[in-house]
Amino acid sequence: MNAVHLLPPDGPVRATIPLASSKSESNRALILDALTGFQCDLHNLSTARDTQTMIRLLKSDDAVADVLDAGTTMRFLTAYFVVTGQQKTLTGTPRMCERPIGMLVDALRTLGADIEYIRNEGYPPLKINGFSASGTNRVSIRGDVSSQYISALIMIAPSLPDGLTLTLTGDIGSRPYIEMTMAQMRVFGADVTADWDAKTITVAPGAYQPCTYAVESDWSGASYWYSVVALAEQGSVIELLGLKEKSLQGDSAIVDIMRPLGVESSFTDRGVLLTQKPAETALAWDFTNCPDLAQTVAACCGALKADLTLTGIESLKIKETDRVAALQAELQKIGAELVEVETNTRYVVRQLATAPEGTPAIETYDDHRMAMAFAPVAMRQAVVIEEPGVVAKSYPSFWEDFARITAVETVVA
Ligand SMILES: O=C(O)C1=C[C@@H](OP(=O)(O)O)[C@@H](O)[C@H](O)C1
Ligand SMILES: C=C(OP(=O)(O)O)C(=O)O
Repeated sequence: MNAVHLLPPDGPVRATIPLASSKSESNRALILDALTGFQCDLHNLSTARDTQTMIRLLKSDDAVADVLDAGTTMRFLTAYFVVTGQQKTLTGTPRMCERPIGMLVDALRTLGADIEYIRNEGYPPLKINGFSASGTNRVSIRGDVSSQYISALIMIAPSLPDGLTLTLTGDIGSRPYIEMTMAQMRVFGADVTADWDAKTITVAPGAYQPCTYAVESDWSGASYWYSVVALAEQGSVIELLGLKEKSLQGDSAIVDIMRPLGVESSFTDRGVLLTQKPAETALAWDFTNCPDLAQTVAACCGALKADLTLTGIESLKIKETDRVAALQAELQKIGAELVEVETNTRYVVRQLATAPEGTPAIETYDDHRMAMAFAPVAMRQAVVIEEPGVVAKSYPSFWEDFARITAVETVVA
């Protein structure tokens, strides 16, 4: 087993953190560039494994595309290989093969794709045999399972003979990710509009235009530094580079979420400066629009001894791991618990009557966000994070950045 042992810093922390760039923005830019015939000038692409995997698979002639554990790579490439008429088998890690893809496959079949499942109906691995436009440009899909299906469909839609009218049914989760897709499509010349009341997205047919695109730093990765500032000794200041106040990324909501937890954000032309103010002792947040922030905030409140009510976390069960179960197990180790107070809709993080003794060893379940969400606990107590290499999925330089604020000792057992 590999682990890192993190020790509380000696006093207030002061550091400038370069951050990784956004894998979500990068993976969209890469698909859009591919649809122009690779004619764009993309800057600041992420070093995240999910993005490096996308780059590798877009260039590859192999019949099998292994996306590893990258959800966007799996969903976006499925749609991309269909519309570009590439016969490919798409597969991934055992966990990826448990993450549903049936709704996207059904929508692509309606548009004319020939796709078969290799093992289990509705799940990877899958085989794309071909595409012949069905004659319909109207598709409907649930909006409350994964927005990645919707992003995948609308990104390929300008290449369909009659574009696409996509109707979303049920509630819409992760909507800022759909809006990010639409905004990036527009930069690449697409005509895409959403009527959110009618739950319809319309994409006109037409070619994407070559352009220059620069990816912003990753706001999901920034969230761990907000948690550091919430938990660190008074007088701490952290500068995060490459973030913008007006971001395409919905996880910039961390600015508002962390204000009551004592973190002030001031934007500069380099990024954002995080400073401290007194924190409140309770917070309620709906994570429907920013599911990737739930672990950051849950672990932060657990360590801060602030009560947290969470709603909108249904989708956490089908991500890199069942994140609800993972949080329930690991919060206990830092003296807190995650309790389901209304079935599948409302959860609370609160303190246990007695905290366990000793240094907690946090398991990470092949989930980068479990590692990064619990690392800031080190601002209050020593903590061990197991399998720290998981961070490579989205933020490969996370531990290097963390070493700017405190000691990170590697433990090999
Ligand atoms: O489109 C994207 O880049 C993403 C969308 C979200 O997934 P869901 O739409 O499945 O919630 C998010 O959790 C994921 O990390 C990245
Ligand atoms: C859920 C995530 O990624 P994906 O769905 O793209 O694997 C994530 O990065 O937290």
